[in-house]
Amino acid sequence: MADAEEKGPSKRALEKAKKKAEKLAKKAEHKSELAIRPKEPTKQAGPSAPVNMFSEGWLKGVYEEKPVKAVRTRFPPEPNGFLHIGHCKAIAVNFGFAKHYGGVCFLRYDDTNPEKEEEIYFTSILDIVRWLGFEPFQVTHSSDSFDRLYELAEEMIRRDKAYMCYCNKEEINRQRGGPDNRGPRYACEHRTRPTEESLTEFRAMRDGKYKPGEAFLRMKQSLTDLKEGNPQMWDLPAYRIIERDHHKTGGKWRIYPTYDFTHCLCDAFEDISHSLCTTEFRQSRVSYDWLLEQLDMKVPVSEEKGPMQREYGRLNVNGTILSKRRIQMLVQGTTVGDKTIPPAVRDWDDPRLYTLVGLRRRGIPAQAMLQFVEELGVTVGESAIQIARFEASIRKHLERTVPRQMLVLEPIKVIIEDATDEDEIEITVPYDPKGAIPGERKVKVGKEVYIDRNDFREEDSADYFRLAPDKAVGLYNVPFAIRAVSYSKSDDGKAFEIKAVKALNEKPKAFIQWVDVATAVPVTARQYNSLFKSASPNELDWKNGGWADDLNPSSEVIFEGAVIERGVKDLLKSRSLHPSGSSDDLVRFQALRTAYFCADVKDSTEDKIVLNQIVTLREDKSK
Ligand SMILES: Nc1ncnc2c1ncn2[C@@H]1O[C@H](COP(=O)(O)OP(=O)(O)OP(=O)(O)O)[C@@H](O)[C@H]1O
Ligand SMILES: NC(=O)CC[C@H](N)C(=O)O
Repeated sequence: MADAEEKGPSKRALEKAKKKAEKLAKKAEHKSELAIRPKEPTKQAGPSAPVNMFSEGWLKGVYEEKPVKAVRTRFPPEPNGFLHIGHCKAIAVNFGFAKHYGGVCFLRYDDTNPEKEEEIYFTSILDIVRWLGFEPFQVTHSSDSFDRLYELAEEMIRRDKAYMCYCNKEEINRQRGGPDNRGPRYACEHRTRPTEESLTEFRAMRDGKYKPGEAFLRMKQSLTDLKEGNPQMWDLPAYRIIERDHHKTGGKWRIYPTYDFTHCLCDAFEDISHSLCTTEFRQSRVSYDWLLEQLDMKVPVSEEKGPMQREYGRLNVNGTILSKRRIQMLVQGTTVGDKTIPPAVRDWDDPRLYTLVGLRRRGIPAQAMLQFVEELGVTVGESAIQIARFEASIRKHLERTVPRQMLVLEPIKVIIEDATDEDEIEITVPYDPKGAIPGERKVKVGKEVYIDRNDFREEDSADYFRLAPDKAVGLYNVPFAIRAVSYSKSDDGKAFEIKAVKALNEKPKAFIQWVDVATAVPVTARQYNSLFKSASPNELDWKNGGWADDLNPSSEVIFEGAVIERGVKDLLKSRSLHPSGSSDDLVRFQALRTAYFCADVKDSTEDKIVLNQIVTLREDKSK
């Protein structure tokens, strides 16, 4: 043992330790305050936007390549579905990068395909960006620039860099080297037509001369120049016919620009400096730069103006489904042949899904989501994360930020026969026994308490430490333990009521949670497990409905008759339950010995609180 420890710490050392402890406590208090209080979104980014991932590593390199004064980024989702956990990374990267370098980030709806876009997605996307604590500098739409894009398409034709083409899909595939793209590539006859003719035909296409698929505007890139070539340069479509009204421009257009024509130009219109996207767009970078060059809009990376596209690795989570089309099957059910598969979840925000609306509803804090992305870091490599890793990260955050409560999922009544009026006391219990989370609540100790059915056994054994006939167990924070003396059974053969006495001089081996019968608050608690039995649901048969056979029947376990200590009402009072779920002001707590829970914003009513399990208290290694 070290000298100092043997003698005990000196006065100076004690003083120093005290100061350090005070400082740490203050810091912890401040942090947890921030975590449980509703956040005031600031103009550009949230209070805990990741920091290290910008000042170190790959993103630092991206900035150093183009170290402009006015950093401008954009988050450009297609409004054709709800965002998922992967998008959290894209939001954190784009908004966080701008914030870190003192710039601004746009939310740009990439709305160039009216067949798939719906109002509900627009609203939900902005709502989620704000939930994560970010405020867009401006909310824009690719469609805001439809007129300008059209003018530039005509300009491309005039410059002989685009042509009207009437080839069908099969023919285009043949021109690109056949099914495996290995055959010879060749240009079609339309490529060399006079520009005047293309211009007239483009206008005719705009004015409704053709039906969808009959004609399109094609960029004149480099179909045959290079031996291997980049498929992104094989004369990509710039405009196609979609006979649908657009949610912004109504019936004005029947032709719409493609992603490849739109994205780089909109980046340039918005003066985006760093256009950050995922690595599947790596090859598109060539066509991105090419198009800007054709229109004299390309600026060298070394200059202040002009967009620079760089690509980072996607975030994938194993063990769940992220594809929009597949989630849609889970939400709406599907029909395969004459077999009808009913929906597997209630909606897009079902807490079992990894959509961001689902994760929010389950109770995952926005800050924890951002911290998770920060922990993973940003590189060009894809991150394929196991759900267990995600949950461990969330658990770490909750451990430090949410109060404790006593919840009993399957209550069984215990009558403490020798308890007197003096034993009926009110005790003050801190929200966190370790003191990291400020606050306390009053807990009533009565003559009758509920304990969990799982904490009682009719047959005792030497390796069992909870309640059993003639065995004592401690009740958290109650000054005495209790010993069971008898129990009665209901018609179904299950223990119904336990009679117990105080075990005053016994030191119990275990402590359990409990709830006072007189003041118990009834709740419905929903426990969540994975949606599929298989650990790799993406590999299931999604074509023929085989996925339905792999659904886990216990993905949601509902405890209708659960009870919780009355203190939950104080927690609820201090926050309001927003039916829209648009706020991060949710009531979350750690139910001792049970799991982390959150009050459900949609299903809770004045009369009945519904709880969602956020995560378990520890990882279940058996899964
Ligand atoms: N898994 C992911 N990880 C990181 N970023 C992503 C991920 N999925 C999409 N993004 C990024 O989010 C932005 C907006 O994406 P958008 O919704 O248009 O993408 P998507 O590829 O259609 O998504 P989905 O996975 O639903 O098909 C893009 O910049 C895209 O690169
Ligand atoms: N460059 C990008 O970020 C791509 C955004 C585009 N909305 C897409 O995912 O298709």
